[in-house]
Amino acid sequence: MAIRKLVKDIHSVGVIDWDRHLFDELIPLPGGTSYNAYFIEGKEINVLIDTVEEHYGEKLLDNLAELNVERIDYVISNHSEQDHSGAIPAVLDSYPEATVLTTKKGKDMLEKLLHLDDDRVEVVADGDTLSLGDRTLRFIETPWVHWPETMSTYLVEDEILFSCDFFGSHFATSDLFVEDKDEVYKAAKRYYAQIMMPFRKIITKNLDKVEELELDMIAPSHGPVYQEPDFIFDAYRDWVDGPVKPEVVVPYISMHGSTGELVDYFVDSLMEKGIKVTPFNLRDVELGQLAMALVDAAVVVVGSPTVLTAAHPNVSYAVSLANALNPKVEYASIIGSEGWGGKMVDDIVGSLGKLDLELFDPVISKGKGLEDDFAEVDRLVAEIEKAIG
Ligand SMILES: Cc1cc2nc3c(=O)[nH]c(=O)nc-3n(C[C@H](O)[C@H](O)[C@H](O)COP(=O)(O)O)c2cc1C
Repeated sequence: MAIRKLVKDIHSVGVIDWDRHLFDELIPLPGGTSYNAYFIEGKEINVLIDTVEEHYGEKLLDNLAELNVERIDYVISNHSEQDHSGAIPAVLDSYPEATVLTTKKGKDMLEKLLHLDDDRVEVVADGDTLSLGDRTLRFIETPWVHWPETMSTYLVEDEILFSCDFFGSHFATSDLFVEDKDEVYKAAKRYYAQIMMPFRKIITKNLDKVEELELDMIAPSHGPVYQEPDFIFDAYRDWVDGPVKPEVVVPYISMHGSTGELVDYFVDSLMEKGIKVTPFNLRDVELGQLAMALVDAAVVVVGSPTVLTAAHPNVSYAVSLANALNPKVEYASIIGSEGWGGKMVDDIVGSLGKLDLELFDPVISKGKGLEDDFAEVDRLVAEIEKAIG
């Protein structure tokens, strides 16, 4: 059982998934995760805020039974994604009086994804309120964190924001509240990098909207609850809107060592200049680390040999991921090697098309790098130093 009390009559009743290490069959979760659901016992109305993955539905129902919950009037669905909505059908079966409240888009999505009956789902609009008798919930549309239908639910009297994925962290912990700030900061940054960063422009607007609220706590749907909302607000402001940092990220791979030699020289040269640089060998890197580094970096330099006229497949994958994640990065270049020719550079530049980048001339050797190639790396280092040093 993972029932934990936030404040009087409000309990966290979700499930901690200690063993989950991959999300969407794509995103590594080294610290596991949790699917947080919150039960509020009002004087007149009881609500459940979000649920859990479908296969954890029984655990959620057990938690509710353990709390002696006999009636749920409303299930509030802040986000239709299955890790939060998957157990809604099981809850509706067990609590036949319950109605789901969600946004207009949320209703449409829940009906499509979970085949919920139309008459079990009601729509709430931005600013609508629901009185629980002694407490009031206000629904706040916060779209695109990280799907189009998302909202947050604000408990007015207790000043708690139930933000679902917004401000979340994939972090399995028995701590209900943030205890180890460093750990949570890293987990929340990883979560932001992988899930939220593609939407950072609209996240700015959502931050403005929820920052106007009086807040005592933020209770997300993954990871621990924030008792110091400014801790995560400040982090989000920095990640979303803050200036890029003078850091260089170098995702690279090398089959026969030629690109590797140039990249090593490049990394050492930047270090000699006192510029922070992080190489990521794409042979076996955990891509979440790369995503996190891209949150702050001003420069990305991609290293690749030419393979079958294009970039190495691992590079193509990492570069298209970086492009989709939409980091703030401002400058880019390529270091690579080829045997006879191809379109590796065009391939990489094309894959970064979404980003608003200034490109420094690439450095491409024929086979193993020669003196001239290393001189070209010096030129690239000087350009980077001039831009960010
Ligand atoms: C499977 C394979 C495919 C390759 N295809 C190309 C190619 O299309 N065009 C080219 O110029 N070189 C091609 N090469 C040669 C490499 O790009 C070249 O050896 C380069 O120097 C390797 O860089 P590295 O030492 O960093 O792996 C290919 C090499 C391999 C192993």
